[in-house]
Amino acid sequence: MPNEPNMVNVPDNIIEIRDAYKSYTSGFSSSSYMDTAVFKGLSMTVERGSIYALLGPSGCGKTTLLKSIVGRCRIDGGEITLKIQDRSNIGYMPQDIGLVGEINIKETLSYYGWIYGIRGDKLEERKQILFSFLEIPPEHRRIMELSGGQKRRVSLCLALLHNPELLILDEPTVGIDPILSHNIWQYLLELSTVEKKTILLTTHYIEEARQSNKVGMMREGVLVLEGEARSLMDRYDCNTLEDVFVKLSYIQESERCDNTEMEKVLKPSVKPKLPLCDEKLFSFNCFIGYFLKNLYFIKYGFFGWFLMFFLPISTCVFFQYTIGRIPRDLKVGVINEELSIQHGNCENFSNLTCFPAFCGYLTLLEKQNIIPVTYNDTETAFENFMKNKIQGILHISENFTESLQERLYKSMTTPDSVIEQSEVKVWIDSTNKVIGDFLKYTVYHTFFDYLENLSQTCQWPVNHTLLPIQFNVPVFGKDNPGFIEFSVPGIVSILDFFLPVAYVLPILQDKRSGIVERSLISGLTNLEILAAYMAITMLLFLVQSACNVIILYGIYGHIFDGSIILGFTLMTLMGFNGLCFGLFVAVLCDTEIAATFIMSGVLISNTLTCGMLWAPEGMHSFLKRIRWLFPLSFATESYRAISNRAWTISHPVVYTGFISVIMWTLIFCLATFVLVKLKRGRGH
Ligand SMILES: Nc1ncnc2c1ncn2[C@@H]1O[C@H](COP(=O)(O)OP(=O)(O)OP(=O)(O)O)[C@@H](O)[C@H]1O
Repeated sequence: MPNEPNMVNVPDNIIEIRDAYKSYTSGFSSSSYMDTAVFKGLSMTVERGSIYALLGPSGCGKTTLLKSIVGRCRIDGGEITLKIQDRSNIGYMPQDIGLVGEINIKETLSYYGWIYGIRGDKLEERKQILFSFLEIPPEHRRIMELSGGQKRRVSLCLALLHNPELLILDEPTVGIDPILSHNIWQYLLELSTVEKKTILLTTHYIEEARQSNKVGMMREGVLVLEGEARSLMDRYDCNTLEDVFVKLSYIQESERCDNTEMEKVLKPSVKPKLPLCDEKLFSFNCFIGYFLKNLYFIKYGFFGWFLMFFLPISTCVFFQYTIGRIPRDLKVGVINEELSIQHGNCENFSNLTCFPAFCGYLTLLEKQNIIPVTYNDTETAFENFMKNKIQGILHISENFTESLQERLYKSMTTPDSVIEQSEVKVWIDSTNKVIGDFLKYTVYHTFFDYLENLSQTCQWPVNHTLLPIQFNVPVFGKDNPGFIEFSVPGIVSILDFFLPVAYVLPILQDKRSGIVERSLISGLTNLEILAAYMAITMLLFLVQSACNVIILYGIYGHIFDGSIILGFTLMTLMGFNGLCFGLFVAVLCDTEIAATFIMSGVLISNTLTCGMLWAPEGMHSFLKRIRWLFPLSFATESYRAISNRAWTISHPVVYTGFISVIMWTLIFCLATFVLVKLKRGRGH
């Protein structure tokens, strides 16, 4: 039967790599591709039920190869075939540990238990087996407190936890003492021979690779040799594998000189698929696992508690005691020529006296937190003004009362000289806008109050000198509100949006320390990870928002006249919007510093444009036209309309805010989704 295949000799290869090309630099159409390529036509096979040891100098691409096999790196050309049903059949131990330092061993195992679907007695049983032979420290110890070798053992324990069909171990014996290393090898041999598990590992300890069934030697982007350790040593007439490796390196070096031109011709053509397609979209167990991992992190982390309580509380308290408060204890120099020349000082007179008229006015100013400082001459007053000892000067001419009286009685016929004598001359420092305006407003309005008092006490004809304007009770809000009432909606929306954004930093920490990557390789999907982050962040957000509401509305009694449900819905939407923005930043950035810059930029621009510091009506017309580009601008207006004016959702100002928040949430979600898709398999 010449045409019948010999079934006995067909090897059952669990991993097959054919002609793989990979470079971390983008684009592979130029000849320079070969200079940067990590794999240059690499081929390799791993048989089911065997141990394959991958050797090679540092930086030759061993880790990249393992990541390509598990689908975290997309190769540029060639093909990787993995005869594995799904990720749950792979146990992966990364080189850089990828464990959460803050949580303990027990919690780490419980987290992976959720991912692999091992809990309760089954988990305890696996723990007992693995803990004893891997000599794992007591499970209450936190990962960050373990030595390098202990961390690697915990990491190996996780890869073995679910007893997978294929084990991919990146340097499993680094930093482990020889006896334990020997035990690990014995265990791996037992797994491959008795349980028919397949093990692909990398190691720098070339001699320990002799225990494997097959050794692959990688150098300069290709496998220079593949075979059984003993036969390789025989073929190259060497006593150790190390000698084989050195000999081969020399051979390859000399051949490379002849082949440089050929290398330039080799180019990958078709972009290959990832070896494992993730069919699962969402598993509740995996979601719970990642959610619990985040909860454990917060439980231990001071950062979590700080974020949850201190940040919103301190912001609201600082806000309350800084924004819009009336300046206090401002000193104003008073040169009262009328008194100093004829009658001494105001202490000799009662508060409201018809002569000298000015003394009662000073008493009213004192009630407005302005402290009058008497000077005998203008020069000394100005000298002190220059030295910033006083913030303004009031000057009264020598026959002020008489002139004022004449002006009030004669009105239209008062000569200019008398009008001038009856005026209070004021100098202020307008470089400080807040203090300058406050002094102007207070000096002016207090004087009118004072004239009204005089009209009653001295029967002076004051009324016709007052301005012919009458302000009625405000339609919305209270009479004479503080600036803070205007700002409260702004601080609420800024806090609601940015507190969830701050959770970007732990996400990036997870990403940078390989925790996200390890979780993805272990079987989590991006959606489960994002959903777990969303859940934990929204939980934090609700606690934080409750703190804000209690402080601003409960303790400090700011205005909230509208629908509580509408206000709460808008606040929650703003929080969710912030969360989606945070996720977008976390996916976009690889480092905390880049994320911090983006977050700071968005925080500053939104604080300036949301209408917390100044009325948006005063903005430059161009900025007004592009206000919708700032996620908080319409939302803040809407929140102000709900809280201060009790407008309902049918009002355009209110529903525009809702539309803007929802639109931005969708934009951030879409952008995050696209970024995740683009970055998939790039190995970053
Ligand atoms: N994310 C990345 N972006 C750009 N270059 C990378 C990235 N990861 C690895 N490289 C480069 O790819 C090459 C192969 O790296 P890799 O980590 O696969 O080597 P290795 O053989 O595992 O090294 P070691 O034995 O030291 O762990 C190195 O030159 C490395 O600088």
